[in-house]
Amino acid sequence: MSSFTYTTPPPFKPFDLTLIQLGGVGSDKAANLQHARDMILKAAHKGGQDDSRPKIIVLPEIFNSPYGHAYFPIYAETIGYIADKPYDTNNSPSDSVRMLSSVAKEIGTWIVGGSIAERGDDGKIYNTCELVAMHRKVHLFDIDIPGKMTFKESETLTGGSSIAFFDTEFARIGLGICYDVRFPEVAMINARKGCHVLIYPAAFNLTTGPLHWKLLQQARAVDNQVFFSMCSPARDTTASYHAWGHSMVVDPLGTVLAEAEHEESILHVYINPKVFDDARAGIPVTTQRRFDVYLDVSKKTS
Ligand SMILES: NC(=O)CC(=O)C(=O)O
Repeated sequence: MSSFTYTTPPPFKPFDLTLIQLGGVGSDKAANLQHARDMILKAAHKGGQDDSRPKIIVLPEIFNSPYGHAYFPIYAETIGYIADKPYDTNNSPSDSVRMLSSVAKEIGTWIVGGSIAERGDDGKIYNTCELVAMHRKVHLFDIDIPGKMTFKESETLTGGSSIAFFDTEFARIGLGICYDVRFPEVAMINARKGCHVLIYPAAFNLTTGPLHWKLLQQARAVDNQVFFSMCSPARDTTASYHAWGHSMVVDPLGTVLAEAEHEESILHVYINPKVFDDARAGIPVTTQRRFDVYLDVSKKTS
């Protein structure tokens, strides 16, 4: 038997979650980072409920470069994170991490730094969400829908092998990246570990976006009774990969609280823990699981 124990999550308090559906990403990485920084500052000063500051700002998947095999090896950065070791984001070798770290301090806000191509200590390239916690995309986007969408991330990227969450003063936040949403175990593991909100930087496309973008977020929100959110890049029809956009936040009952269109935009969403508590009290599936019949997937990971 596993000796796994869950740590106690922080109390869930109301907060403002902000998604930046970032546009204008081109080949100049320094310009991309400057634009992301400007948008973070804009988002921080616009305010959410009662004109308060956002508590968490989220960027999209691969926010510092175009999305595609031609770009991952060229734009990949070493982050300098080693599991279970203190992580000095100020002195990270990564330009993207240093930018995110300095702007987070400047505005006093948590940032889920979308994802970037990361060159690991092993020389492999990962699709990594970083700042206080680091999540390497576990499930690589390898699909083939003839004539519509063929992509094989595994040509240049390696899948991660752990699932991350982090604690703030107002909630426990679980991470995943894009294609990870299609694997219910990732969300379920974090939800079973006490996450209140699951955030996935993501970049669906014009084939899979209309099919599954909303459905999958509602499914993961309802089957785990958590808030669920995916943050996409804005659509750029001159790029080789056309992102779906439609960044979204769904509540634990499956209600879409906010949805962007496909152009660059900022969404401010009030996260109300009462909806979470009421959903779990009214439909108490979180206490009705039958681990005598099937396994608790959260006990399979450290
Ligand atoms: N881009 C992805 O990782 C995933 C995606 O587009 C999909 O699952 O559809």
